[in-house]
This record gives sequence, structure tokens and C-alpha cells, in this order.
Amino acid sequence: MSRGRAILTAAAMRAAEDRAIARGASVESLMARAGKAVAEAAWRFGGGRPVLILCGPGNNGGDGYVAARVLKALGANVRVAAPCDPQSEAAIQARRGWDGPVEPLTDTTPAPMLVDALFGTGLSRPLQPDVADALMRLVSRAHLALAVDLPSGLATDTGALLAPVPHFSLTLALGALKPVHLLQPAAHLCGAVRVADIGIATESLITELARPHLAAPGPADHKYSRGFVAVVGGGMPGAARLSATAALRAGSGMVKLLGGQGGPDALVCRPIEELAATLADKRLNAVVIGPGLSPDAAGRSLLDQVMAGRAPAVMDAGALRLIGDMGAEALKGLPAMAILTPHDGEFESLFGKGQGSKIDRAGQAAAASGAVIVFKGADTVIASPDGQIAVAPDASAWLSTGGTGDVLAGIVAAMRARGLDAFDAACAGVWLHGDAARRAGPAFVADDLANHLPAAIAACL
Ligand SMILES: NC(=O)C1=CN([C@@H]2O[C@H](COP(=O)(O)OP(=O)(O)OC[C@H]3O[C@@H](n4cnc5c(N)ncnc54)[C@H](OP(=O)(O)O)[C@@H]3O)[C@@H](O)[C@H]2O)[C@@H](O)CC1
Ligand SMILES: [K+]
Repeated sequence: MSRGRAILTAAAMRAAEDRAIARGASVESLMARAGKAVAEAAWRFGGGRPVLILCGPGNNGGDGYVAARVLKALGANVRVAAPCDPQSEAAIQARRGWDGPVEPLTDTTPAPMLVDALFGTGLSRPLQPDVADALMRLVSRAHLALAVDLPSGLATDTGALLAPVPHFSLTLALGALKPVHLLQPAAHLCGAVRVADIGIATESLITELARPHLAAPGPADHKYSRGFVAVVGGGMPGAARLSATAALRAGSGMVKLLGGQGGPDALVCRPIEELAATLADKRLNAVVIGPGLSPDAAGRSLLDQVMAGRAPAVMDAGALRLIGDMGAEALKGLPAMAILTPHDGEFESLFGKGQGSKIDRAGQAAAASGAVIVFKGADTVIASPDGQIAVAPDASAWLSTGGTGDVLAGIVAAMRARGLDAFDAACAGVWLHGDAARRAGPAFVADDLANHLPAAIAACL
């Protein structure tokens, strides 16, 4: 399965920089490439408008001084403002290369194109209020605001705000994506994110979620080879029906809804008493349990049956509540790796608050449970017990409506049933779900999402 672009923490980026330096690069040569990339972006996106570059004390500021010199050489009208003198060796040298004045940050006047090179991956504490105020004022008065590496005031690894941060039009990530570019609330403030190649080789187990490649059925395929999914119904039958319909529309050859009714005619509806026989069917490839399931003794008995079977399970909603009661370690003994799809509240009640970023917490949960964790939200993180992590960008905010999680569980089960391993199935399912939501546009209801799955799948063939 294809992996997306690498995502590096601040420490991983520093290590990659050190490796590049050990192979003969210098901080100055990397900064020269970074500054040139910033200047080119400002020139291209600013369309020749006057530019104001804000330069901080570290190497992020150094990138800004280099960009100012390059822009001036291109013929741009450029001004530079700074809160203090440069402190790092490379930034001091870059400052020497800028032959124009440096205005005090708090007194400077706005320009149509604003470039924020105040702080990047080295931000270690909240911005001083006068610096944060100046940034807010200057960005709000600009037509276009470009952040160098990341908007100043955001924490690189967690996506948290260390100060009030304005909304940028564009962020030029230097060398690689960082968690801040995908995790909320920061990602929303970055605007469009572009990655500039500055000559540093970057590799990571953490990647951006990529569009999956899915094979179309061949002449030898039949309904059971396309994937057979069972969906366990519960007290709220609509939720399980949404999962089952989504599994069908996501390409499963056979979907059986146990303990539910309605949905497309192709959906096979059977009484819940047939669960044991269905679980014993050797052709069964995946089971969804949890949507609409009551977290009571009856629900527990259904979950116990599923966990005693050999089919891989996708667990959501009510099943997550029940797993919370028994302890997530119980999943380690399952014959096939399970996939859990908790939202924030479900995640916290299963795994606690945890440590670090959403990426760290998802990784810890996957390791503790031995299951693939799909930690849902506007910045869904998918973590595998083997350490692989994918972060989904750009989820439609319209997905924040009832039933969309049930749809996701059904799509993920369809991917698992077609033979993908647990991590790849979760990744493919989250991608298709996000793409279907983009295609559905504004104000859709969860039922509509499944109808956009065929087009989303067509994009993956
Ligand atoms: N990685 C790469 O390969 C390449 C990286 N490059 C660029 O380097 C950037 C990282 O540079 P960096 O490490 O110098 O950190 P940066 O963000 O400029 O800030 C550090 C300075 O700010 C200070 N400081 C911190 N917080 C503060 C606060 N709240 N208020 C006030 N001061 C504060 C801190 O001081 P201290 O904490 O030591 O007191 C220090 O002086 C990266 O984002 C990218 O743009 C490219 O040039 C080329 C290749
Ligand atoms: K910045």
C-alpha cells in the first residue's frame, strides 16, 4: 500500500539536518535553499506586491533574512522587521547578507504580502504578548500571509497554540511536513501547506495518509472473493444499517446485517440469532460490531461471540465502551488484529489522557492494545502496533454529524474483507471516507456519504 509524505517531529528534523551536515552540507547551505524557496513562494504567490518579512532570533529568522536578499535581487519591494537581533550563528550571517534596514517589529507598518519568519521548530515557550500582538495585527492587514516552516506561536510536535495565532494563507514547510501541519487546532491556521525540498533526506514511520491503490475485480471474482462482511446490529438499528450499507457501497461482495432490517435490497438481513452460524462461516472476512450496540450484558454477549470467532473485527461505539470495561489488553489475544475507531471521548475512556500529541497517544494505544487505532477527528490519526502511523489531512468539517462514524466502520470492514491488513484497511477506509465527504459537499447526512463511495473508489483504481 502506498505511503504518503514523511512527517517529522522537531527532533527528527534536527537529526535529519545533522545527517545532511555529516554528509557535507552546512547549516548555511541549507538556509540558503530554504530562504530561496521562501523568496520564490513570496514572489510567485504575492504577484510582485510589496513584501514585509518578520525575522526572529533563530534560524527561522535566518531563512527570512536570506529570503529578503533574494527577493530584493528579483526586484521586489521588500522591508524587514525584527523583535531583536539574530542570535544563532547562521542567522547572524544571514542578517549580514541583508543590506537594507531592519525596522522594530512593534512599530512596523503592514504590507500586502506578509512573511512570518519569527519562530519555527525552535519555539520553546509562549510568544511575548507584544510580539504576538504585532503578528496578529500585521497578518490581519495583509492580503496574503506566508508562514516560513510553520506559523509562529504553534507547537511543532503537538499542534497546540502557545499564543493567539492568526490564520495564514500559505505555509511553506521546510524539508518535510511536521505534526503541526496536520494536527488541529494548528493545521487549520496553516492554510495551504507546501513542502520545499531543501536537500535533506527525510524518512519517518509517521506519514501523511495517501490515496490507496485498489485493484478492480477480475473475471474470476465472485461475491465471496470480493469480501464478505457481517455487521452486528443492536439497540439502535439505524447505526448498524449505515455501516452495512457503507460496506456494500465500498465494494464488498456480500454484506449480512444481523439483527437489523432495511437498507438496499442487496443487503442480507438476518435475525441476531444467526450470529454464531455466520461467525462460523469460513467465507466470512470481517465483522463490524459496535454501531448501535448497547453497552450492556446483551451487548457484551454479542461482543464475546465476535471475539471468540476468527474473523477480523472492526469495533466502534458500544463495542468500545465494552472493551473499556474488560481492558484493551484483552484484544491482544485475538487471532486477527482488530481495528478500533474511537473518537476523542471514547479514546480517553479507553486509554486515558496519555502523553504527548495525538500522534503519540494513538501510537501508545496501538502498542497497549495490539490493535490498529483509528483515532478519529478533524485530524484522524491511524496507528499500528508495529509503529506505523498515518495522519489524515483536510477532513471536511461537515463530517461532524451523527452516523458518519458508523459509515467509516463499514468502509474499513470492506477494506479488511477485500484482504488488506489491519493498518492498510484502516488507512484505505479513512481515505475513502474523507474523499466521499469532499464529494458530498456541504450539509450532507451520513446516509448520503455511501452514495459517493463508488466515485471515491474509482479515484483509487
Ligand atoms: N531543520 C533544518 O534542517 C533547517 C531548518 N531551518 C530553519 O530553522 C528553523 C529552526 O531554527 P531554530 O532551531 O534556530 O529555531 P527558531 O524557531 O528559529 O527559534 C529559536 C530561537 O528563538 C528563541 N525562542 C524560542 N522561543 C521563543 C519565544 N517564545 N520568545 C522569544 N524567543 C524564543 C530561541 O532562544 P532560546 O529558546 O534559546 O532562548 C532561539 O534563539 C526551522 O524552523 C527552519 O525555519 C533552515 O534554516 C535550514 C534547515
Ligand atoms: K514562522
